[in-house]
Amino acid sequence: MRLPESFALRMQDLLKEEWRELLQAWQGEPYQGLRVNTLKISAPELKKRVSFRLEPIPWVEEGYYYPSGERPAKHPYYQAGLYYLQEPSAMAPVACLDIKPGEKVLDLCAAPGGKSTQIAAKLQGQGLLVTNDNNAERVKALVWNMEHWGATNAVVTNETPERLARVFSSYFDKILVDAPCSGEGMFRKDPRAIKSWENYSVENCALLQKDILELAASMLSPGGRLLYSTCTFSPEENEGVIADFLAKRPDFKIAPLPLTHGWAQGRPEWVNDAAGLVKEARRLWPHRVKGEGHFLALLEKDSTELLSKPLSPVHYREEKNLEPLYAFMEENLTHPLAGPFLLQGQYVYRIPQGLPVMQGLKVVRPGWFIGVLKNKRFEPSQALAMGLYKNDVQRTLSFSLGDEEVERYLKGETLLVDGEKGWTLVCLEEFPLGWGKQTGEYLKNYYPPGWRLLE
Ligand SMILES: C[S@@+](CC[C@H](N)C(=O)[O-])C[C@H]1O[C@@H](n2cnc3c(N)ncnc32)[C@H](O)[C@@H]1O
Repeated sequence: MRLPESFALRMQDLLKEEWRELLQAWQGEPYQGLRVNTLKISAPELKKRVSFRLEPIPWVEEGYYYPSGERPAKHPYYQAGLYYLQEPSAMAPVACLDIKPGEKVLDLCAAPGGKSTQIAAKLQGQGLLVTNDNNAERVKALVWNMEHWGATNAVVTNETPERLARVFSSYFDKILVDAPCSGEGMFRKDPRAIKSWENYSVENCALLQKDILELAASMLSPGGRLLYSTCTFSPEENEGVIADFLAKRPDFKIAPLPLTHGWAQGRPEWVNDAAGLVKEARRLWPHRVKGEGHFLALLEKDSTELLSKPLSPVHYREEKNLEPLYAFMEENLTHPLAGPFLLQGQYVYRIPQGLPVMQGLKVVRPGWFIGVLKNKRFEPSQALAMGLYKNDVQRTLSFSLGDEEVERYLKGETLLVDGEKGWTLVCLEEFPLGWGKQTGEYLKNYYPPGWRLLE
């Protein structure tokens, strides 16, 4: 690994004798992590079912290391959305935010969605997740990951923090700011990070981070908690941003985070934080933990601030046009989904309970995308299949791990199986993969082209 010279000199100066340890740690292979989708399966149950070795990541109950020779993205359980592949230290921020089912959570810089999938699992389908990224291209991956994960209460937006803050004043119980950063923690894992570090200055990143954090803070409800994280080491983007924020916002305090698992304290002396407040932040160093490194700071807003006027929820009208959806649910589900439903053009969504009006915002998914109205018929979406459980659907077709039909289905092939006519949920064991339509003699494949395995 050829480090940028100015980075190496700077870190050597800051870390002193520890710099050697960091260089030494970087000689090894990057650690690979997998986080279990607890919307679908418990972590111990998944561990039992896979053939490769999983070793617990100490700071995330549902996170494991897997050996570098394994390819879990090629396993059909991955297609079934049973886990997300994520760098182990990147699992720490959400673990520190202590999210409870029913809370209103914002993930402000969310694409491609690793941490949002973790938040969705913590919410267990209750409450609201607004997951946002300002980059329209990256939002596509965010949408895919949320749908693949089976999130049913997520709203995906493609907005700037300024515009979001105009709508969501003092609204969220928890906010994650996983800030865009100079990415020094990615140097080993992704050599392109070195190139992009040379193009983005640490100072510019810090200015952007300060703006984003300030706007995020205005969206937090009184008593709410905000987790600021980066995957970089520079003091300016970490302790510097937090010290600057705390100096400007006496209504916030920094909350302590665990000092276990090899996590280290923040370094006030690197940013002239005389009060030493940023000590309560945490640094995950590659020479202290099995991970690429992260910075974490947990901020808590005073509970004395007056709540701003509550946002009015989206008004739900029973839509006549939705009759095909009701007919579909009657014919194919074991119990109808509870609304509210929203029809936008042909697209039908189930919106999270109490969702506020998001006037003027670029909303890419106003909720769970459940299907399309076509010629007065309802066609279920892939996202519906991924968010349902096998016992929610009347006709199902289950394959075992190793059945060749699994791969054929995932490649988009028609399956020669007979069965009762109608929409059928195709599953791997008890986990939905997608839809098929049974004709009586064969199953027409509705696995979406963009999701299919290539030859
Ligand atoms: C570190 S990445 C987020 C990774 C993500 N949290 C995950 O776990 O998959 C930072 C993201 O911030 C986005 N971003 C950059 N500037 C932003 C801004 N002003 N507002 C919101 N998002 C921004 C980038 O597009 C990028 O996707």
